[in-house]
Amino acid sequence: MKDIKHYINGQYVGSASGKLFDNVNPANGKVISKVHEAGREEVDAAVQAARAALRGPWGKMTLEQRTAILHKVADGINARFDEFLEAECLDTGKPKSLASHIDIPRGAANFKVFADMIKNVPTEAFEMPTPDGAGALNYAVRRPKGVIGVISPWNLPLLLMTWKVGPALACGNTVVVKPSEETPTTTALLGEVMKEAGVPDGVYNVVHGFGGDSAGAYLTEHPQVDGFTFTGETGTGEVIMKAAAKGIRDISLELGGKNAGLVFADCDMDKAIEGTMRSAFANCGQVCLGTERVYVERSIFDEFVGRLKEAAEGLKIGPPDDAEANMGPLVSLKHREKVLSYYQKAVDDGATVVTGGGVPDMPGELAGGAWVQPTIWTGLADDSAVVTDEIFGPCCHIRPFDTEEEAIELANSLPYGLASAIWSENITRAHRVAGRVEAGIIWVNSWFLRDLRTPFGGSKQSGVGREGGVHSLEFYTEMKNICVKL
Ligand SMILES: NC(=O)C1=CN([C@@H]2O[C@H](COP(=O)(O)OP(=O)(O)OC[C@H]3O[C@@H](n4cnc5c(N)ncnc54)[C@H](O)[C@@H]3O)[C@@H](O)[C@H]2O)C=CC1
Ligand SMILES: O=C(O)/C=C/C=C(\O)C(=O)O
Repeated sequence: MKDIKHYINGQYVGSASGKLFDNVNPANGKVISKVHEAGREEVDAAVQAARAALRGPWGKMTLEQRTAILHKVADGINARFDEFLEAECLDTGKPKSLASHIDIPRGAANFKVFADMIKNVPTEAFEMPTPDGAGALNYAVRRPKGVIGVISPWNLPLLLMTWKVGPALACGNTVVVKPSEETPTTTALLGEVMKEAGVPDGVYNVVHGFGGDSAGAYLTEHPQVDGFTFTGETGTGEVIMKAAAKGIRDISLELGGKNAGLVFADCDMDKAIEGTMRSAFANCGQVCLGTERVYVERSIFDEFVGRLKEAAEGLKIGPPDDAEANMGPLVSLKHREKVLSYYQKAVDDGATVVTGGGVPDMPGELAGGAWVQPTIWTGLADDSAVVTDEIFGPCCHIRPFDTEEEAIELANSLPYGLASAIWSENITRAHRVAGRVEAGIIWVNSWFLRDLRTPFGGSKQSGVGREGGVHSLEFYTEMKNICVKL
């Protein structure tokens, strides 16, 4: 069986401890590979390699040379597209139809976009008067922040890891990545592409392992890492924030959400159903931007619930290679336990189960997978944990509202503020509501329409900072002002 090693200083290396853990295919529960678990020794070696690489050829390259290499990395991913696709789908169980349109192309695009951006975004310059009349000139330059610790999740493994590594490298940093223990393969494979593209040794390092008391914690506790970027649960974000406080290291956190969809009576119903379907069920509901709370204006409530039920029941659940399948399993049996506990809680709290609520019958070896039914509820109280907690499964609760004010209040009622989708053909209303919903990302009559130049991140407990476009450049560089007396 294949074993997945760390990638440190341009070499694949195993753990000194010899400790390995299983990488499991969530579609059938079978072990796909064995993964080396990093101890402090491997994490330290990766950080030292990354520090040394800052002073090596990488640190001396011109911007042109560095960005040309990152274009080669993107081309390298595309050249091995099928290999990345196969690996990502084995690790996550997601449909190939989904990963081939989103995960792998975005994995490549994240390098190209930020390589181009760093070349084209200007910095400030200010002329100022001085008492002697000669004046002074201020100009700002960007410098790499240093060694960046990247801690990435399992729901969009390649996409979210490269969303951080792409701009970090474009800005001249070096990285140590700790991918999720659930989905290590594409992050490991990227090491080969980095090598082939000419990325110098030590610039891209990968250590595998778990979070607390394992590779994740060893990385965030390491004093020679200059900043951390993380996507995952809000509770984990708090732990990372505390670790980063020692030594005053910078953080960028993209955390949990419990996103609201607001559907007004003046919406285009077809668009609202299609968009809400994707936002609730795409990637088996494992998207931080997904909609788990849907608020629908009372006059169209019954029609909306009926149509969403019909659409959800039309989803085809199946393994990655099933070309007809548009919903895969959850990432693991452990995660399924969490999701099913909310399915049970909904019933206990008196929900009407509009559709789903359980585990589908899967044939043959698929019976060992982490499958769940797409699920819709109505009738829960606003304070039910099903309505307030991030479930991260293919499910949503739908509740009626009577006024625009009430819809906004409901949307803003939780401590999260990541994303929201507003469905209305009244453009004045859409702008008005978008301005008042407390979330970092608002879609109007769409969902997950992504322009990588835009600010991306959450307000309230959904995150700290923004990435995307110039905001990524802000995080991954130190801005230095140079004041020249003339
Ligand atoms: N994209 C997102 O917003 C994601 C949200 N989640 C949410 O989090 C819930 C739990 O899933 P988990 O995989 O447990 O998420 P998590 O937040 O614990 O894991 C994400 C990453 O953080 C690492 N990590 C965990 N604890 C750490 C620590 N103390 N120090 C450093 N690194 C640490 C993990 O190894 C993984 O690489 C999900 O049910 C979902 O609600 C999970 C993954 C992605
Ligand atoms: O498009 C992106 O950059 C990110 C999409 C999804 C997430 O961030 C997530 O699910 O965590």
